[in-house]
Amino acid sequence: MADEVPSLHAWAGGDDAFRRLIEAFYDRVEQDHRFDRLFPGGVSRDHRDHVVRWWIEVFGGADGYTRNLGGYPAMLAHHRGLQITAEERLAFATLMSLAADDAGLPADPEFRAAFMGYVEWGTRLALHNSAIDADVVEDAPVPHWGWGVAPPYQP
Ligand code: HEM
Repeated sequence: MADEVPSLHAWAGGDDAFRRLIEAFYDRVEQDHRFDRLFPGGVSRDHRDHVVRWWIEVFGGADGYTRNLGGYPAMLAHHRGLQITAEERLAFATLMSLAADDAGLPADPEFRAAFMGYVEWGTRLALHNSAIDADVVEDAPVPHWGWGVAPPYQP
């Protein structure tokens, strides 16, 4: 029914969809020399699993990152001091868009707009927080992303 808008997590296909997304994303990162500095030696199993938990929580699934992995402050700590450049941020966002295709995420414009909205927001925050002496928000909840202005069209 039109007034029952599904979560982005449900629309994407649940936990498995985010597992496929993050695996596809870091597989691309490992093949891309623009990430040699940030991920020397590749992306570990633990890193992949933790980031999957993060994405599931943000998009409306279980709150595993908050419960078991340190929540927002832990995510923040991982980015501090990385000195992410504008080029690295854009490369990250672009590989995310490509990984969504690799993983077979829903391709409807509404879902992809919401998805890339989060990617744009998150990568810009990561860039900001990673600067030396950045003025950061030290604690906050893990964000919960929604559809924004274009929820799925359900007549
Ligand atoms: C939507 C944007 C982003 C999200 C959701 C995100 C998520 C995360 C999370 C959850 C972790 C911690 C994993 C853990 O708990 O073990 C992490 C670590 C990391 N992120 Fe991000 N990230 C984003 C943007 C970026 C960008 C733009 C870059 C660089 C171009 C980046 C580079 C890294 C690196 C290198 C680490 C590992 C640092 C370490 O080894 O401690 N991230 N990210």
